[in-house]
Amino acid sequence: MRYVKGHGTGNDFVILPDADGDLELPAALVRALCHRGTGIGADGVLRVVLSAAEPAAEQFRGEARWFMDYRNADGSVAEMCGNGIRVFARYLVDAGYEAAGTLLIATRAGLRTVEVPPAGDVSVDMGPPEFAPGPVPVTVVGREFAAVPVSMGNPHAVCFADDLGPAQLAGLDLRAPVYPAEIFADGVNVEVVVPTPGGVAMRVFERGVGETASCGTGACAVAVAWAAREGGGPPAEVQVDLPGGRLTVGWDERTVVLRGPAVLVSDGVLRPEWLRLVAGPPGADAAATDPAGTDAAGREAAGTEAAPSAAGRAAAGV
Ligand SMILES: N[C@@H](CCC[C@H](N)C(=O)O)C(=O)O
Repeated sequence: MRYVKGHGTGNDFVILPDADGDLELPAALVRALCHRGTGIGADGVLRVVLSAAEPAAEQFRGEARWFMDYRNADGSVAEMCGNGIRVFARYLVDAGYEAAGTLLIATRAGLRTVEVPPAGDVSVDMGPPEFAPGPVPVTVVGREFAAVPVSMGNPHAVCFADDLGPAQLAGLDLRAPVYPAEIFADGVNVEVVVPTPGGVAMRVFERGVGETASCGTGACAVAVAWAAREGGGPPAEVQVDLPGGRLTVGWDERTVVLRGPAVLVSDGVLRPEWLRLVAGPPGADAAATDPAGTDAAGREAAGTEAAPSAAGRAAAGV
C-alpha cells in the first residue's frame, strides 16, 4: 500500500491514494498509521477517493470528482479539515490527477473550492461560519472561559485569553479541556486565543487527536469569532499565528477563505509485514494487537468501522 506524507503548518497527514475505493480503513489501521512511535506518525489520514467510488460522496458525484475521506488520529471520522483539504488538493495536482487551478472537492461537510497554484500556498473557500448560541463554559488548565461556539463544518469552541500574551499562551497546559457534553455531544475542538499586533495567536486541542501544531478550521473559527467580537464588520484578512506557522483567514460576510502552505514531504510504501502486525493473527481482537495503543474515545463513527482485524488484513492483502 502506497502513501504520501504531507503537512499544512505542521498539521500532518498520511495521504492514502485510493481512487477506486478498494481500501478498507478501520479505526485500528488509522491509529496505527498515525502513531508516532510505531507507525508513520500523523494527526490524521486523508483517503483520496473518487466520488464515483465512495458511497458517502453519492450526492456530490455530478459536481466533484474527488472526495476527501478525513480521519482523526484516534480513528474517528471528522466532517472537515481545513489544512487537510489544502494538502489533499496539493497532492491531486502534484500527483498529476488534476491540473493546477481551481478544484471542487467533496467532503462530509459539503463541497469546497480550492485554489492550487503550480507551487506555493493553497487557499480554500471554507463557506460561511455558523455561530451557535453561546457563550459556553469551557475549562482549560483550571480556568473557565466563556467560549464562542462556531462551526466550520466541524465544531469549535473559541476561548479568548485577552490578559495573556503569546509567551504565556505558549506556556499553557492544554491537555484536557473540559466542555459541556450536552452542548458538544460529538466532541469539540478547543482553541485558546491571544491578541497580537497583526491579528491573533492561538493553540488548539483537536477532537480526536490532542494538541496539534495547527488547525485550519480552528484558525477560521478563531478569526471570525475575533472579528465578530471586535465589531466594525469583518476585516479583509486576519493573520493567525499557530505553533506550526501562520495561516491567513479572509472573511467577507458571505464566506471564509483560508490560505497557507500545503507541503508534500515524502512518498512511501507500507510493508506487508507491518500491515499483518497491525491486523493481528486471524481471529485476534484488534484492541489487543493495536500497536498504536490509543483510545478512540468512544467516537468511532457508526457504520464506518469494520471488524478491525478482518478489515486490517484486507487492507494488508493478507
Ligand atoms: N486539523 C484540521 C481539523 C481536523 C478535524 C478535527 N480534529 C475534528 O475532529 O473536527 C483542520 O486543519 O481543520
